[in-house]
Amino acid sequence: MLKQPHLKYRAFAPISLPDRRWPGVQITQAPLWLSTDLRDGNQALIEPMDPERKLRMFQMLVKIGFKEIEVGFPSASQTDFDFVRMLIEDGQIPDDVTIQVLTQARQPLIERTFESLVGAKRAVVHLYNAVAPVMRRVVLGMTEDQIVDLAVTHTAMIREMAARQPETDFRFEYSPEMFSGTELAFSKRVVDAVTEAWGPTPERKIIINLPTTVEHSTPNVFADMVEWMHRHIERRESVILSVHPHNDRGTGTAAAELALMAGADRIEGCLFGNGERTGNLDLVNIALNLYTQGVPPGLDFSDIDEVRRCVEHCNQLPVHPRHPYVGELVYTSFSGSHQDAIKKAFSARKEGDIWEIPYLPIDPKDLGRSYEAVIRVNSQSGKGGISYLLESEYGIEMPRRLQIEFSQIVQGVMDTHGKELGAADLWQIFDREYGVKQAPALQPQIGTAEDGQTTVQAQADLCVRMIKVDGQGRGPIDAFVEGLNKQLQTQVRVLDYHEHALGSGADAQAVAYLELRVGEATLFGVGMDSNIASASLKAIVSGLRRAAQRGVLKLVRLQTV
Ligand SMILES: CC(=O)SCCNC(=O)CCNC(=O)[C@H](O)C(C)(C)COP(=O)(O)OP(=O)(O)OC[C@H]1O[C@@H](n2cnc3c(N)ncnc32)[C@H](O)[C@@H]1OP(=O)(O)O
Ligand SMILES: CC(C)C(=O)C(=O)O
Repeated sequence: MLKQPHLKYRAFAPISLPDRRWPGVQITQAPLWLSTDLRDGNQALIEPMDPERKLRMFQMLVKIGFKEIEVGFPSASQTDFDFVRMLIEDGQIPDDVTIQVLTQARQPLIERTFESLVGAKRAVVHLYNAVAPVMRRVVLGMTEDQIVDLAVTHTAMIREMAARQPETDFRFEYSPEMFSGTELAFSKRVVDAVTEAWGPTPERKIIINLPTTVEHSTPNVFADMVEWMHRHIERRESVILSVHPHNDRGTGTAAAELALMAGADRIEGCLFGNGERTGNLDLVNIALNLYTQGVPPGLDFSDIDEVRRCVEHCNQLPVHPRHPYVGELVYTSFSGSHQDAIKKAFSARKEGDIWEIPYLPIDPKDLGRSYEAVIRVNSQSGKGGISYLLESEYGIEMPRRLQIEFSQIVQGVMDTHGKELGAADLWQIFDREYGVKQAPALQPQIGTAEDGQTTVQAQADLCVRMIKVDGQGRGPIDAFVEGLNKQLQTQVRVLDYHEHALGSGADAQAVAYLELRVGEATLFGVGMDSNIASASLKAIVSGLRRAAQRGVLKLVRLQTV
C-alpha cells in the first residue's frame, strides 16, 4: 500500500489568462436554459423513469417555463425512442418549446435519432464525443486528428440527415465531452472544425456546449477556460456558448455562475441537481440566485414544493432537507441570535421595502412557502424565536422584559425534555405559567367615588386564599392595587403596563401584561378579557398567584369572601 496515497493524484493546472475579464462582470440577465432532467438526469437514476414519470416531468418543465428540454437519448433504448414519439404524435410539445435529443458520433445511432424525430416541428440534435487525452488514449483509441475527423464527419452526417427531413426545423448542438479535462487549444480545434462543418450564421446559430463532465478544478479555472473559448473560437457571433457543469467537487453552481460571467449564454442542468454521481448543475439554484439579485430568471418557482414533489416522484430520490431554496429546513432558524434578528427585521419591514431580512436570503412566500417554519424553538433558541412563534401563531405580543422572563421558563422546560417546541407547546407553557385561559373570575365592580376617584370591588383568588378587594385610586388598576395592599403584608407595585387587542369584532379580546414588584420580587402577570379593565386586573391576579406559588406573597388579614 502507498504510504502517501494522495500522491497518485495530479493537481489541475491553472490557465494562463492574465487579462481575464470575468472577475469584474456582473450577471444582469438570465441565460438560456436547457433542462436535461429527462436525459442526463434520467441516465443517472437507479431506475430510469417510466413513460408516466417522463411525461409528468416534461409537463412540469414546460409549466416552469423551460423553452429547451433535452428529452432523451432515443437511440439508446426503446423507452427513450417511444417517449420522443409520444411527445410528437400526441402533440405534447407547446409551440414555443424545442425538444433536444442526444446521440453519439455513430451512424446507426444518428439514423435512429432522426427516425425518432419524424414529424417534430423543431428539434435540437445534440452530438457528443470525448476529446480529453485520457479518453482519446484509453476509451476511443484515437489520435487528435481522428477525433476531429470523428466529430466533423458525424456533424456533416447530421446536417445531411436534417436536410432530408425538411418538415422539422433542426438546430445542432455539439459537446466536446470532458472539455474541462482537455487542452484548450485542442478543444478549440475540434469546436472550430465542427462549427465550420455545420455552417451556422448569426441568425441560425450552432450551440457549442462546454461540459465539466467531471468537475476537477476550482470554478475560477473553469471560468478562465470558458472565457478563453469565448474569446478565441471562430465565428463567435454564430455560436451560442453553452455550459454543462457537473458537481463532483460541490462547486457546480459556482462554476456555472462564473462561466456566465466569462461569456456563456446558455446553461444545461437539472432540477435540484439530479444527475450523474454528485449530479448536474442545479438549475433551480442558479435561477433563484439570479432572482435574489433582482434579475428575473424567466422560470417560475412560485410553488417550489410542487416542483419538489414532482421531481421526487419522477426520480424516486429525496431532496435533502438542507437543499438550497427548497429543502424543508432552509427557511428555518433554530438559533437564538438568528431568530432575534429575523423577528426584529420582520417588525421593522414595511410593505414595498427591499427584502432585507437577515438569515433569509429570499422571501419564502415568493416560493409558495409560509413563514410558519421560519423559526423553530429548541435548546439553541432565545427569546426572539419564542416570542416570534407566540406572536405569529397566537397574536401574543409580549413586551421585551416579559420575553426575557418567559424564555427562561421555556429554557427550563427545554433542559428537562430536550425536544423541539412548536408554537402550540409554547402556548401551553405560557398559558400554564400565567394562567391566561383559566383565570379565576374577579367579578369586578368599577365605579366612581364622590371625589372623582375610581373605586373597585372584586374578589381575587390568590392561590393561597380568596380575598375580597375594596380599593380606591386614580383608575381601576390603581384602585385594585390599593385594595390589595390593604390585605397584603407583601406590598405590590405596578412597574409597567402593556396591552393590545387580540382578534376583532365580537370575539375581540384585550390582553394585558403587567410587570409587578411584589416585595423584593419582580415578575409579570398576564390577563385576557373582553373588557380591557378586567384584563388588567386579571393580569395583576396572575402575577400575584405566581408570586404566591413562589412563596413571596404574604397576607396580613385573612378576609375571605
Ligand atoms: C457524459 C455523458 O453523459 S454522455 C451520455 C452517456 N449516456 C449514455 O451512455 C446513456 C445511453 N447509452 C447507451 O444506452 C449505450 O451506451 C448506447 C446504446 C448509446 C451504445 O451502446 P453500445 O453500442 O453497447 O456501446 P457502449 O455503451 O458499450 O459504448 C461504448 C462504445 O461506444 C464508443 N463511444 C463512446 N462514446 C462515443 C461517442 N460519443 N461517439 C462515438 N463512439 C462513442 C466507445 O468507444 C465504445 O466503442 P467500442 O465498442 O468500439 O469500444
Ligand atoms: C453529453 C455531455 C454534454 C454530457 O452529458 C457531459 O459531458 O456531462
